[in-house]
Amino acid sequence: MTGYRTDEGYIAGFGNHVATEAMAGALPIGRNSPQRPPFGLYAEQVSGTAFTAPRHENRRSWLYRMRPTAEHPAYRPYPGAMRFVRDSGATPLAPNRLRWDPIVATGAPVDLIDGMTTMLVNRPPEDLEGVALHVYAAGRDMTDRVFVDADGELLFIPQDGRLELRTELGRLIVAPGQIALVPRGIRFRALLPDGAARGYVAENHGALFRLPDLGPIGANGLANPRDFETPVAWFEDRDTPTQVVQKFMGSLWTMTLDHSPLDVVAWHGNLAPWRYDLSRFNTINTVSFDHPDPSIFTVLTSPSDVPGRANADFVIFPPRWTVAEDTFRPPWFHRNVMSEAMGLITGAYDAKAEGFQPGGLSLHNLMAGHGPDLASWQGASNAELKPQRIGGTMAFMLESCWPYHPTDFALAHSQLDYDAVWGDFPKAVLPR
Ligand SMILES: O=C(O)Cc1cc(O)ccc1O
Ligand SMILES: [Fe+2]
Repeated sequence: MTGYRTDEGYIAGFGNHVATEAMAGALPIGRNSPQRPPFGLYAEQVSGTAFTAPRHENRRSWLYRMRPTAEHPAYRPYPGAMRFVRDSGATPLAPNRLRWDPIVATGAPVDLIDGMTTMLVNRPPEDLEGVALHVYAAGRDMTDRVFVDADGELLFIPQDGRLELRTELGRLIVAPGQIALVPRGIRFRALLPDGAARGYVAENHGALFRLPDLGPIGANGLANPRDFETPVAWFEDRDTPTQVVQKFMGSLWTMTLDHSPLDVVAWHGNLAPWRYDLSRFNTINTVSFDHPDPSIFTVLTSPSDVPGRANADFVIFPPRWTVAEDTFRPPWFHRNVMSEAMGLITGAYDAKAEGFQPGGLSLHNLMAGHGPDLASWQGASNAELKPQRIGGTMAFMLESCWPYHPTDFALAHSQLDYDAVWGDFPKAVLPR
């Protein structure tokens, strides 16, 4: 249980239309684009869906800013962040299961941008489909620069150390065990309140993450909308050079402004950053028998054009009771048509006795045979089936209908013999 209520500085609810101003009177009343907005502010619309998207899916916000975003020089290639890259796509994708230890930071501390390492990608950003999974290891604040991702929304999954995300639409503090989302195209700086931070970022090129339908679960459960928190308007009035680094079509680009673009004094709309505490997830599971499909643990989904087949599902494996009778309780052996990337925020994962560490990563692409490792299988096959609390753990899965390509860096840094965790299973003994 976490103790916080909706903090001062945040507004409760998922995908709501909100109106917020950091200075009284900055928000035009009754219209979006008056002839002269208050205080000489510039009105700017940012859309997250096409203008003509159905109303229930339509997402956009109106920003009232000190200078228009349009006023900027040409972008040039950004020479840093060499591991924050699009897949070369050159190597044929082998059907191998892969796993990674936490990627260690080397050399002098870097900020979030230069501390990003792209591990898995599955569609080119220009397809407006697919997801990428990056890991970050940062030891410096972003002071005089901002980042903006034109390729997709960014879902931050901190694993160690908090992030303070100062965005155009407000400030968010996000700790391990919480997640935060920055919409496509929204500029932000990341500060490190704990001096260093590590974690994962899911970059979603496709349909915006939303809460899944609940079907027979009913009107409540899983991630409840009111537990999502959107920041109130906040701005900085800084006339000092600010470097903008933009990710666009898989590459990084940069230009420098003579001011901070985090100068949005007021905004309204339903395209906004948010944070969510994973301990608020209302976990649902069997109270009779069998291990249900992991879709019961879906926090967020990004649908594809095929009904029921996600471009990306963000799924967690939270602390929970396990009570199933006459059941092999951990994940079963399986081969999926969906592709599964997994990370571990804390603790241990019930299908892997060892080798899957917090900060690590695993990949089981479509049709890869996987499931419990030998030690987990032996343990769970012989366990006394009393109610058991699986505590102190938080793993996640970014499941996608598009197979993942590890980047060249990821391929060069995977664990050497992951296949061995499924070695030496005893053969079944048939009656004669
Ligand atoms: O492979 C995994 O560990 C993820 C997973 C968990 C589960 O409970 C059922 C299916 C599944 O793919
Ligand atoms: Fe799986």
